[in-house]
Amino acid sequence: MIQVKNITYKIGKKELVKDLSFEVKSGELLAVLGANGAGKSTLMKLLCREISPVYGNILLRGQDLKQYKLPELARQRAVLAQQNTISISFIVSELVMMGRYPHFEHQPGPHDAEVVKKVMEQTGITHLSGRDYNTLSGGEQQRVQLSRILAQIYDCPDACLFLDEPTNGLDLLYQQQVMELARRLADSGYCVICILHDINFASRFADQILMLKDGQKVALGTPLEVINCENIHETFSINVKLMACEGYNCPLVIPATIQT
Ligand SMILES: Nc1ncnc2c1ncn2[C@@H]1O[C@H](COP(=O)(O)OP(=O)(O)OP(=O)(O)O)[C@@H](O)[C@H]1O
Repeated sequence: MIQVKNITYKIGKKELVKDLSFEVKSGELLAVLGANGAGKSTLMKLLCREISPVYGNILLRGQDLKQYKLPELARQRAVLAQQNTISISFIVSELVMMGRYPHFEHQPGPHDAEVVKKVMEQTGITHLSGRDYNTLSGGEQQRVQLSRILAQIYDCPDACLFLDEPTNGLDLLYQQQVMELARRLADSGYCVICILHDINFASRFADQILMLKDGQKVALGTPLEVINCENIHETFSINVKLMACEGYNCPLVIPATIQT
């Protein structure tokens, strides 16, 4: 579905992403892990064509991302950005309807209204439908934005979903719900790429994990292949302990005390 081939992105002489290659198929969830400043959001911007690689290329369904017309791209991939501040006032249902903009010319039709209703049910925000977005809590706003992007790709069952820290600002219940939703979307055929800070969420929900440091790949593979003390130390500069837990395939990761 999406193939990343030897991409490098530079600003001046600084390489933010260096010679990175990976592939995510339809039905898979790739989690991207890395310390602050590792290049995760830069990678996300490259994947959604907000910026272009200096070297290498990105193929979506076998076609170079650069060749897509924007409306076509908007119907095949959706992006949940890290910052979702909106300066003007919007009613929640209007904001979710924005996800449908690539699908109608002037006025939304009954199908668009139905999609908006369905995705708001899926993300548990139906009760917020008539509220002003700017009066919502950070976690509520995050779920509204998630609904908007689900509405965008609702009709394309194998679309790509790029999620930049989707659990940011959510309480434990909603973090779990968002990750379960991301997993279900992958299981139903979407190609999901998700930046996460929580290693345990990554190992529990992802098919593959990409670990980044200074824009370069530290490890890429299944959670069982890459979640180990060495890779985590290399990626996050912290010692951890791994603990087996009943019902989990992968060991839980527990940070060791940092001596000061
Ligand atoms: N426009 C820019 N000009 C210069 N440096 C930049 C620019 N954008 C990003 N960087 C730098 O590139 C590096 C990677 O940034 P990026 O936002 O991709 O990291 P990240 O892994 O998403 O970090 P975080 O976990 O903190 O969100 C950082 O050192 C950042 O300061």
